[in-house]
Amino acid sequence: DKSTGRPTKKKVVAVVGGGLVGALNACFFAKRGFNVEVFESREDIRQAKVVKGRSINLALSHRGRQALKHVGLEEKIVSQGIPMHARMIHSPSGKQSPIPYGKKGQYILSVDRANLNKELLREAETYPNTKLNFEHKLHDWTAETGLMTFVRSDGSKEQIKADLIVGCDGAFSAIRKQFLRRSRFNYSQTYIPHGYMELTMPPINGQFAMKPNYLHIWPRNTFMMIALPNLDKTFTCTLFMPFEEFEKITTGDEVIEFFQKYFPDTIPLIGSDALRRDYFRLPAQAMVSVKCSPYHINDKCVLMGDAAHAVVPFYGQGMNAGFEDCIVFDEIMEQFNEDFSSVLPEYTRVRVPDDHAIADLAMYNYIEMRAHVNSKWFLFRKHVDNILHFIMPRTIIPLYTMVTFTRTRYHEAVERWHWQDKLINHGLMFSSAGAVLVVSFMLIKNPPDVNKLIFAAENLWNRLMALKTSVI
Ligand SMILES: Cc1cc2nc3c(=O)[nH]c(=O)nc-3n(C[C@H](O)[C@H](O)[C@H](O)COP(=O)(O)OP(=O)(O)OC[C@H]3O[C@@H](n4cnc5c(N)ncnc54)[C@H](O)[C@@H]3O)c2cc1C
Ligand SMILES: COc1ccc2c(c1)CN(c1nc(C(=O)N(C)c3cc(Cl)c(F)cc3C(=O)O)c(Cl)s1)C2
Repeated sequence: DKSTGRPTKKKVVAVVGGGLVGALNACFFAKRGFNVEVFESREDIRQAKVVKGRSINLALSHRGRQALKHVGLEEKIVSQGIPMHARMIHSPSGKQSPIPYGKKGQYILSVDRANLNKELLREAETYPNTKLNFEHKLHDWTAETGLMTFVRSDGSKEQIKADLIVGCDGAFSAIRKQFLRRSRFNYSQTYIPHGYMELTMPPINGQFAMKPNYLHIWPRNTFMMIALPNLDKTFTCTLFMPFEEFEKITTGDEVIEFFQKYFPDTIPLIGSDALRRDYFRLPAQAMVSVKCSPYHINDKCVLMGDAAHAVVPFYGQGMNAGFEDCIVFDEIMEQFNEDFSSVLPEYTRVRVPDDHAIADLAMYNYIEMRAHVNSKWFLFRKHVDNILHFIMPRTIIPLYTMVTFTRTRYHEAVERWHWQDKLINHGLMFSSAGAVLVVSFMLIKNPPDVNKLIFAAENLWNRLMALKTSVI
């Protein structure tokens, strides 16, 4: 410091939550030389016995990869992931139709959640200025002093003070509880009526049961199933369905009957005995969407990841958005020379609009998919996206491309999408008006069989209307 000329003792940053975002954040702060203390309520998952076949996987895309790249983990995580170059749409008749995500290099990765968490914790621990404290559950804390009380697995309490508290304790954050008591803190949460259940699709004769480098989707309006590949050649299938539908299925026969009706091609692949058993292993899980602001309190505390913005998974962006939180915060730390009193308000100002935008997008896509996305519609929409993008690559960029393959700010991607939507609608109007003029001119010239023409015009009109509402 100025007076003694000695280097100031680096500040203590407490990261509450050692999940995906907390563990990554520990690396970002440790890299800057802070003394980092991570407090995680669960036991050290690196020592926990691996529960076979219970691997939940996630789609890692550009935003998340950029964050991992910043801490030197991108190659390692990518090498342990499985590339998915396209979606594979399964129709009720079992027909499979691939739709590429984009050009050659544009793919997303299926990564195992537990393995990713372990790699991030291991990396955090390589920094000498980082300490991981497991089985420490945050019980209470005060913003004024930055004093936190943790309860340990033996019931004892431990009080810790930190210069900065980073709340990465997930959708049901204990850190956020203190925010809720303060005036001018905005908060909303929405549980959607759908739940999700994970089922495992085993390998057949040691090989993947389906093509591995695809995100498999069975879009059935109200119901949907998706499947992501795992390194052990299994697929983790996630069934999305309203809770009331889950509750209607109470016997093994009813499970088979349901799958026979909606996902017949998966019965021989998952196995009917496994279906009968695994369907009742765990109840369907709930999905909540949380939005709040501001993300900070003074220069003392900041929320990141699901603690700040839990999103429904219908864009595969929750973790990617949380990882991007870490990059954005770090960029602002650089910009304001690590002065927390400037960094924290700026982080709220910059990041809230984007995290709210992805929360809204994911919810919008959920409602879209539930309302009218079956396999035909999904195929049609994505093909329209890709055709328009092919015709006007710099003008029409599909929304999912901006979200998944660029770091375009989420709120700017939404604005651009609305602009494109208007452009296409106007384009459609003009082209259909033009078509009507040409056709009527031809009619006057040589009137053909009117009935045939009316049928053709009606068909054209219906397709145009579908096109109009299609580019999402
Ligand atoms: C079905 C489903 C599918 C998904 N698919 C994708 C996908 O494909 N791609 C994607 O990017 N995202 C996906 N997500 C979202 C992703 O799982 C989350 O966004 C991500 O896990 C958020 O990470 P986090 O570290 O913020 O929170 P969490 O992963 O929830 O970690 C929070 C951590 O804090 C700990 N903790 C909680 N309370 C306390 C406390 N009081 N004291 C101490 N520690 C505490 C918890 O034990 C946990 O380790 C999906 C989510 C679901 C539900
Ligand atoms: C582990 O559990 C889960 C649960 C849901 C998801 C993921 C993993 C991964 N997800 C991805 N979604 C997109 C996307 O942008 N959109 C619009 C899509 C949205 C839905 Cl719902 C869908 F089924 C396909 C696409 C698609 O385009 O392929 C990606 Cl790109 S990856 C959703």
